[in-house]
Amino acid sequence: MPSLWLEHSLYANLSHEHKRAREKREERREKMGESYEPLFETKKVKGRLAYKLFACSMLVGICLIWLYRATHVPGWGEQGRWAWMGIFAAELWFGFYWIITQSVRWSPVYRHTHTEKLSQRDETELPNVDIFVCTADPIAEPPTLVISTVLSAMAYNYPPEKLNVYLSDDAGSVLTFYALWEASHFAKHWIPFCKKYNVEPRSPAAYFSNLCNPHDAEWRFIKNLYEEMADRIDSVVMLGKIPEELSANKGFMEWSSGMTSRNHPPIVQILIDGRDQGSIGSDGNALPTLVYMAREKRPQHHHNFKAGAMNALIRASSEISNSPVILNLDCDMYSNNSESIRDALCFFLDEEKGHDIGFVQYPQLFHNITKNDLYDNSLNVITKVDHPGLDGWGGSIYIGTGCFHRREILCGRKYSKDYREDWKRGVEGKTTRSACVLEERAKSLITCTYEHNTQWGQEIGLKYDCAVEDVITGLLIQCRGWKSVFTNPPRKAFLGVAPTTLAESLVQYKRWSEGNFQIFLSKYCPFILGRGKIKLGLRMGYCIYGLWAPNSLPTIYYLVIPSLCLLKGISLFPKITSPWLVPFAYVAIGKHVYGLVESLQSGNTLAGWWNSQRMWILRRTTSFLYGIIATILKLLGISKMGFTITAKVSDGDASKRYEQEVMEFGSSSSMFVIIAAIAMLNFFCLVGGLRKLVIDGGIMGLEPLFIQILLCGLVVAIHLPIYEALFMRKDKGSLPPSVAFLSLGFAMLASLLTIA
Ligand SMILES: O=c1ccn([C@@H]2O[C@H](COP(=O)(O)OP(=O)(O)O[C@H]3O[C@H](CO)[C@@H](O)[C@H](O)[C@H]3O)[C@@H](O)[C@H]2O)c(=O)[nH]1
Ligand SMILES: [Mn+2]
Repeated sequence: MPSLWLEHSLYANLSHEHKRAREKREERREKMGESYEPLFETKKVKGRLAYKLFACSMLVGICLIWLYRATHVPGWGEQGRWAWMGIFAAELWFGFYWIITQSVRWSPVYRHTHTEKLSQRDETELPNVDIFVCTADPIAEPPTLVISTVLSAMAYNYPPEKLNVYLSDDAGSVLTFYALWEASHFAKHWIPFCKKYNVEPRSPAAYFSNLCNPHDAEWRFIKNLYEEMADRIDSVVMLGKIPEELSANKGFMEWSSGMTSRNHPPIVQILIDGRDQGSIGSDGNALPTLVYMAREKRPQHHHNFKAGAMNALIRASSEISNSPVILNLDCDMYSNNSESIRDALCFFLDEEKGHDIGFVQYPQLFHNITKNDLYDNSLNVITKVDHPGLDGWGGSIYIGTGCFHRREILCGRKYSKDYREDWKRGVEGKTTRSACVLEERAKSLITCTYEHNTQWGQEIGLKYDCAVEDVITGLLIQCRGWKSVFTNPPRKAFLGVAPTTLAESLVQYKRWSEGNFQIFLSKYCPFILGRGKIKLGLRMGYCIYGLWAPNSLPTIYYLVIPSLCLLKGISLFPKITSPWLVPFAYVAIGKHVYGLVESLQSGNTLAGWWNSQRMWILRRTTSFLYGIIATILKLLGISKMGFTITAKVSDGDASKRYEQEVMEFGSSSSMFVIIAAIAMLNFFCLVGGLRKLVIDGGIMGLEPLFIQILLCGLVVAIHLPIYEALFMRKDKGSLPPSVAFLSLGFAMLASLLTIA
């Protein structure tokens, strides 16, 4: 093949040239005493002094509120003494929590990379990279979605011989394997196509859904190939079995009857062996290695969910490619920017500041967020405020996807000043073992019993027994002395699927709040574990999430008690004419106006901000409450940890409502009963309060209750979509009569007991 030879020698020439250029650069640098060229920059956010002054004034306001509460307690025998104590406790908590949240607003930083400087370097110096994609359920996570993520990862603008992509399938499903097998063929056309035309994004599903105008013949050819493949995969998934003629093929033979997702032997299949001269793309260039892995599952062995899958991947890959850099992706998080690997390497490869960076975290962003983000799933504020804030304290948290790790740190290595990574590990001298031998050896590392009596899941790999295995693992890495950075380049690096129903979103937040609260209560509590190891600001930053769950109790109190007191005529706030109102007004307005500005700056719309306020109430009253209960039950040993996978598909009608931003209920979950009961209760109290207004005559008669009427009115306003779903909507996504009945019952009971 002359063209291949030509290209090869061209490449050799080029790399030779690169090497010479670098040598020259170094010579010049030495001669002129030039300093090194940084690969990344860190910029502090401006205007912090103004913010700090504002925060101090808020703190004064909070202290004044506390002072008011402490000095105005109703005496023994007076009405409302207990309600007062409770609201004092809630306000103490909110004030304390507000202080915790200041950590991320104190000294945020932004990172900027110089990929152009990295590309001036010799390509052969770039390290090998392993990419791990995790999937667990071919129904909740459709195989076509999974392989689009895999294909986007294979098509990175990075030397293919240095790239290895692994798919871990926790369902051990032949359907997913079939999809990957199809993808391994399609990759031969897709990767050359992407590189030739500089395609973005490189997930075929995303790319072809974005463009509808007709293109040239090659474009149509690839699009057809893709669509035919996707159709084949979808119909195989629908049928639930692969075509008969394939079952004798290598790979497919691993599956036998009687195998289930919870009961099967280990499977490792190298679908593309990058070392193989024969596995090349349609343009004659090499392809990245592609591996399918399903760790052994047996009913009697606990599998530790995603953390277990990741640890199996670490070991299996160590046998096959053992790259020093690992990128970890959830199956829905496709690469939206083909430069991300080079971008992340700018941090690790920086000669002066890179040696202590353990991992590089990109934000978790989504491609299916609607305009006003009804469920507040975009994580915009977390991306724009929290992460840069944590980064400013030397440690972005690890959020499970879109994260580049050094392999060594995942294997428990402690930071030491003298340690230098061998980035060229495995670049030359790849293993000479055959693919079959590698597969067998890798299988032996992912059996159920392999980890018995080892430190895996404790000191080595991702940590087990935590619903947020990512956060706790990142914390442990930082406590071993490593720093981490957060980066969010203008072209988004990864895009995934956000939950599209209220229930999904609430369940996801339940898992998150539960996991983070569990960390807070355990010996891994950032304040205990992190003492002397990570900065105070970072320890506080972790607690923002660690204390999500306990926020539920004071919030529920605040939503219920002042309203009931309104009904009974007990005042819990200062009169509007009292000077004590000033701190309340200042803190409430200051917090929300600042929150609004932050939200708008982070990319939300005004309606999006309003929706996010509602979602914080709904989460606190349900997800976080369930999070507390689950954590306590686990502490008592009554229940075990679970992991409810977030669905990445939704059915036709429901997805239409999602597009139209109509809240989706549809089931009679107990979470919905709580939400509806709080909404109804406040409605009754507001009506009762307003009735008093009419009967008692005029605003003045109600002056002591004014704040409570306002609060109750706001609660009703934010719950408007709930009343709609209870009484007005007739579609399938509305609240079922059983929920309406129960919530009305609870709300009425509470109101009657109060009046009585
Ligand atoms: O037993 C399991 C369960 C899940 N997963 C995978 O884990 C990923 C995340 O699961 P998902 O249901 O999408 O959860 P999210 O709430 O969206 O995930 C966030 O939060 C999790 C911790 O709660 C982290 O593990 C994730 O990386 C992070 O994106 C998916 O790719 C799953 O396939 C497995 O591999 N094995
Ligand atoms: Mn997810």
